[in-house]
Amino acid sequence: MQSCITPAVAEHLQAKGYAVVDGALPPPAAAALRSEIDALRSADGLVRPNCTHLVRAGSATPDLLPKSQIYEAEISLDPKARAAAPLLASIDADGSLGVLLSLFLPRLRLDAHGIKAQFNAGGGGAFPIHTDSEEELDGRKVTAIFYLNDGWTPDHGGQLRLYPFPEAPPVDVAPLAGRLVLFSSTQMHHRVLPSRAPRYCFTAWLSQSRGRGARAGPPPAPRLPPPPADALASGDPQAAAAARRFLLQPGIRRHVVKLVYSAEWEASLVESHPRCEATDAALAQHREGVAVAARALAPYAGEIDRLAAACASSGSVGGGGGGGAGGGGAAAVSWF
Ligand SMILES: O=C(O)CCC(=O)C(=O)O
Ligand SMILES: [Fe+2]
Repeated sequence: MQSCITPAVAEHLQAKGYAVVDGALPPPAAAALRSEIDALRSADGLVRPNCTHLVRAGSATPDLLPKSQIYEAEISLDPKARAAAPLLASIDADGSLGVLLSLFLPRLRLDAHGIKAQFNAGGGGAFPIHTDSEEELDGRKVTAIFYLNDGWTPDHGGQLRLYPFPEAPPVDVAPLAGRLVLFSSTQMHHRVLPSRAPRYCFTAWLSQSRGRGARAGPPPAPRLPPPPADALASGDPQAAAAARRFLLQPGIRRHVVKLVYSAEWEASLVESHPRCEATDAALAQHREGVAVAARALAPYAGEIDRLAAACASSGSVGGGGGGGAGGGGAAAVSWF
């Protein structure tokens, strides 16, 4: 499994924010892991519905909004699950994925991980657009998903859609057995398209537990100031370049992505959850977030439109792995 992390894979991950590796697991291992997830499902209490966390103003704890059809088992946190799933337990005991990535990408000091197994029952099970973490929220840096679906065909759906905005159009990745997808946990927005067939995978979130906080590591980069609106309005190319740098720094880019993909984001929330009061609250919160971002970023609307135009069409990863089509040619995103 570790042999799938080559310098080329690490380079793609660093440059594009994601990488796709086929044949990371041999077919018998993928089949055995599928059986282990079935064993977890038939055991009592090891598998739970996956929930979207909805943080509401004035409430200390997030509301949990269960996704339709999606079930998860904690592997790293649950000794009973490890006893029922020895192959997943052995993968959990093996830290080499993070060690190898850190070797090729020394900026990442991945020294911890958490593993979850996931079963999507089909019938339209989906994930809304999200990132897995945020800077300073927890130490998660790289998401590594291993797909286990033998005989997948496009009519099954359930592709992972990545949004490497604005460097490339959205990329759809088929959840083929043996395929590994790596991406930035904090910067890469993604969703799962509705799955019309049972879908199996497991995820390792690779984290950096040391060097966070004041004691070690460089301080976070200062926020770039926005360029003056009048320079931008006068068409000054330097102001336009400064605006792009401003828009693509991590804390701002997440609002830009929400604006650019606001309609698709809203549709993904509807597709992923049952129609209920909590889903309506999530939709209202999304619309409010879009409205606030639109007001705050109004002086840069033209620059955002130009970035979005470069990302208008969708790419896909078929059988061979590799990357999406390039687009944009804009200021680079710091994926890690
Ligand atoms: O199932 C997938 O392909 C992705 C799941 C996901 O985004 C998550 O667990 O955070
Ligand atoms: Fe995710």
